[in-house]
Amino acid sequence: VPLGQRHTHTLASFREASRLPERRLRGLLFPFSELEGHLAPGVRRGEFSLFQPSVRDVSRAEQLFTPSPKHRIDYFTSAVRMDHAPGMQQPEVCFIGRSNVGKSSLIRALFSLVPGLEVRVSKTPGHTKKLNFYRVGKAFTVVDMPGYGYRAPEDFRDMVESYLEERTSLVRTFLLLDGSVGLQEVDKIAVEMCEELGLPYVIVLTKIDKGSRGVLLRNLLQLQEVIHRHTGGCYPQPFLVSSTQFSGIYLLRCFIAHVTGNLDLEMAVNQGTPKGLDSTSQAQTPGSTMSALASSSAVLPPSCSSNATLCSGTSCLVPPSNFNEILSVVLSAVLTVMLAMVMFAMGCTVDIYKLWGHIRRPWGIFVGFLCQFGIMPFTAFALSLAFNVLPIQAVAILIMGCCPGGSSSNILAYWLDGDMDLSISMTTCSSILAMGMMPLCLLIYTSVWTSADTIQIPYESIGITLVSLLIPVALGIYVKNRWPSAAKKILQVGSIMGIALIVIIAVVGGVLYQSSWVISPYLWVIGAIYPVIGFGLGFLLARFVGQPYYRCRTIALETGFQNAQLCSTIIQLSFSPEELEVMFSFPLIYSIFQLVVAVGSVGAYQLYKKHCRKASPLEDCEGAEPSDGEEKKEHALENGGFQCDENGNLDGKFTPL
Ligand SMILES: Nc1nc2c(ncn2[C@@H]2O[C@H](COP(=O)(O)OP(=O)(O)OP(=O)(O)O)[C@@H](O)[C@H]2O)c(=O)[nH]1
Ligand SMILES: [Mg+2]
Repeated sequence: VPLGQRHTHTLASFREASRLPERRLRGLLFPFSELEGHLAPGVRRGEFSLFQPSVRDVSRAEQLFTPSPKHRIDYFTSAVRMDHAPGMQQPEVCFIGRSNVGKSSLIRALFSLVPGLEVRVSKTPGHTKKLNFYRVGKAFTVVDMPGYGYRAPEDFRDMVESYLEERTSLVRTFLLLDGSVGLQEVDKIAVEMCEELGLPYVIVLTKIDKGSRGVLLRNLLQLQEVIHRHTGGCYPQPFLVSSTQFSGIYLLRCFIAHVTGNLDLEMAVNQGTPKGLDSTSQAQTPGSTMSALASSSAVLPPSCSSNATLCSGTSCLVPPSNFNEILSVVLSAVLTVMLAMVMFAMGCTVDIYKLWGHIRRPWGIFVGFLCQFGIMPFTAFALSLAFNVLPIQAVAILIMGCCPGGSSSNILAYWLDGDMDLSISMTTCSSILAMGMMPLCLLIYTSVWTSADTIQIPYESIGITLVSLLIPVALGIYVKNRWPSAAKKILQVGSIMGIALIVIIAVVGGVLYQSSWVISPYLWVIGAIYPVIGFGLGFLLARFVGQPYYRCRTIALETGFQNAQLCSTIIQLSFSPEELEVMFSFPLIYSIFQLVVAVGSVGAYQLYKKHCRKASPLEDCEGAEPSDGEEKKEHALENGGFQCDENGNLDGKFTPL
């Protein structure tokens, strides 16, 4: 057999590939690991590594794809109609996709260890015209199909649809999409078909070697959204493959062996101690799930096998650690619950009548609005021009400036004896208005640097922010009106918890995202002065229009404090990884400095309150006094009562001594 003489590709076998440097090997085995470092924090990573076999599993799967006299792998037959399809007992997997997407190439790569087997591929779309059945011993069958779309065979529907519908031995359908172009309209039809037929199917992105990483990552994230939102039968993890480079082929072999019932996976034993990490892993973000690949010198074969990881050749692989991932899931769950509780406590400060007052005569809200969507975006614009940053960084700064206020501002407003009703109504209103104002501001300002339609605003995450803000606050308001004394206790606990929450978020964020600390010094400077300018201008404007001090403090906080989470989501959705590299850290820097400045002022204010104002039982009085400037302090000491009065908050509770 002349074809039998043909040499197999060196990378066809995982055993051979194991001789490669570890980093290269890791990329071939788990192609997603190459992309992961470029993912912004906050993207759901877990879905990309659901199927994480051990190295031993991968090797055992490879045996199944290696022919032997007892285990023959060959082309069996072709069929143009369903009733020509051979009746076979063994489980079957099939590959569907657009014509030219690389179905035949993928099958060829999967069978690259079979010397005599020929799978025809072609540059011309519509090459495969029949259902081609390949037999893998008695283990399973693989079916290559004609493609849909351009130059599809005329009887495609009859052939493929009836096959998918009627084939009882079909255990998994692999739907192939071209990684360099992403999900196309015809592909959506294919997805719908799989959904309607109720098939269990898996999406494979092909040709990942083609085109830039940025494009691939964007296509992948878009696909992740579609799978997440619109599919029921689709396996959440898309597989990434390059049939020419052999990336992802070993993993797919293992997956096929597994779903056809030929391979029980051993439990992936978590060996991923940080000690096992060598210098090659440094490029990865700390949040990486693919973090543990032991260096070749670290573990020797005997100890390897006893630890349920397999040594292949000279180097040894340790199953990827999912510790970080679990940690971040737990953490975000804990934080979400805590935040809801804190917002509930904050709701306990809100007086429904005063809140209604703010809404009926929204003067304070209006001032806040001017600050939020007037001062902040303009400052961002001015700073970007002044420091002459890269266009893409300017866009990041502007997005930050256009974001609505975050809920931490409510907690801090409480500690600054601000006007809680105003604070909460401002956060709510600015989040609602953000839906319209953000696109508008971005349109106005970013047109200098980029076209505004590249920026995607995630209306859902604004919505989520709103819901997670409004529901607990509404509950709090209810409790306060129903059981005022209970509300007081809740508030005591909640306010302390709030500060703890802010500190935890800051520390955890700083540690988890260390990698983004390295960044252009200009951005550091801007990140440091921008919140200060925001707080300052907000305060001044509020004061200018004659708001009392405690409200000025509130408005200042609401102005300077931005929803940094939202900003990073927007940036992540809108830009490619290459672009993200120079801009992603900005929201982090900003949030660090906004916290430092705000927590600093809270500390100063609390100290001042303790030491200079012991005489007055002001704790309950929102309109306590100003916190800035020596003269004002004195003024406040003398006129503390007066300021409260101005706000009509006193209710006879306040008796200056
Ligand atoms: N760069 C790159 N090219 C690929 C890859 N896989 C397939 N191709 C190319 O894509 C073209 C089409 O490949 P086929 O495997 O014939 O595509 P198909 O999906 O079987 O197409 P039809 O049989 O016409 O439906 C060929 O020119 C391949 O060389 C890949 O992983 N990387
Ligand atoms: Mg083909």
